[in-house]
Amino acid sequence: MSSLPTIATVIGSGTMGPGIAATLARAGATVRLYDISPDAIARAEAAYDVVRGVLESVDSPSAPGGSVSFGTDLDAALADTELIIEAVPEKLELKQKVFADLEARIGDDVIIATNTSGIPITTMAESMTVPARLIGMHWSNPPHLIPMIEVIPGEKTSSELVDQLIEIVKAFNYVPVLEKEIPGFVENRVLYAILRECMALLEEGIVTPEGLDACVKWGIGYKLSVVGPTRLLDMAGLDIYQAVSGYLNKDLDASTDTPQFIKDKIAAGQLGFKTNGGMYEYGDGDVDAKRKEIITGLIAARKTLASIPNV
Ligand SMILES: NC(=O)C1=CN([C@@H]2O[C@H](COP(=O)(O)OP(=O)(O)OC[C@H]3O[C@@H](n4cnc5c(N)ncnc54)[C@H](O)[C@@H]3O)[C@@H](O)[C@H]2O)C=CC1
Ligand SMILES: Cc1ncc(C=O)c(C(=O)O)c1O
Repeated sequence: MSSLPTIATVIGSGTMGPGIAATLARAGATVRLYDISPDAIARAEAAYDVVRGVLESVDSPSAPGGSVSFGTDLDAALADTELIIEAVPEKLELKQKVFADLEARIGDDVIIATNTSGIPITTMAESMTVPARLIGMHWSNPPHLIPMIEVIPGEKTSSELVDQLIEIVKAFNYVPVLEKEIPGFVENRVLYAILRECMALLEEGIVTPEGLDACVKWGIGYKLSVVGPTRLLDMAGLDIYQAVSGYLNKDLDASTDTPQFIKDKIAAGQLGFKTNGGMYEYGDGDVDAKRKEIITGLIAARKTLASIPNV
């Protein structure tokens, strides 16, 4: 296989599948997007049209020959494929069942990359016939706009596959970040540390949701989008970090479970955009408007970040 696979298959066409498929297709791959649910495929076809429009407005070259086809026929989706990207729900048993089903239908040389948010690759590979072919390929949401992918080998992943996946990621102009295996990987460990503290601050009534969003967006997000946390410490001074972390770290939230108020919202059917209510409430048309605002903002920020030095 040259760097980019000629044919790739994405398994699972929910939130992540269409953007992943579109990104590979834009780089020139023939992509088959498969889902067990015909309704999910119908939604994915509509989502793909939107994603394609978004990619047109991002400054990245479009290679000729790429395409995405959609379907619920697994054998058709797998015919001659070189790379499978699994993006089914975050449940270990389901993913293991999907891998068993895939392995029964493909040759030993086909790569299986999993978009798990953080289940250890070694655990997922335990039930596989060829564990050397499984590797973590963690995209960030929305996958067609966040140009970074975490590459996570498990204990049995072949070292050739690690090099190969890094080249594949570079071939569609994304930044690969190679990591050692740890639950949650790097991005979600950092994100979930932030979210844990944020949810505790809300639960204790220290700040409103609007205030929290403004504080984190401008005070942390804006800054960290230009300067990473390591360089930020140099900018602030390691002595300051010592002085503050010395009294603050012991005061930070250390809970090990999901906050009760989040569990209550889920029990009441409040999941966020997908149910028109979650942390905020949304009236008719509000979710579509917010999605558009977020995408427009991400496109503008990405263009700006691409045009300034990488500090
Ligand atoms: N939503 C997010 O922000 C991110 C999610 N991820 C991870 O990506 C994976 C997928 O997440 P989402 O796209 O959000 O999930 P989702 O729930 O939106 O979509 C999953 C899709 O998989 C399909 N599916 C279920 N069982 C299947 C099977 N046996 N074969 C084929 N398709 C099947 C469902 O019909 C659904 O369309 C998860 O592991 C998640 O943790 C990773 C990065 C970000
Ligand atoms: C809340 C949350 N959880 C997991 C992920 C990715 O695995 C994301 C994301 O990519 O944005 C997220 O927001």
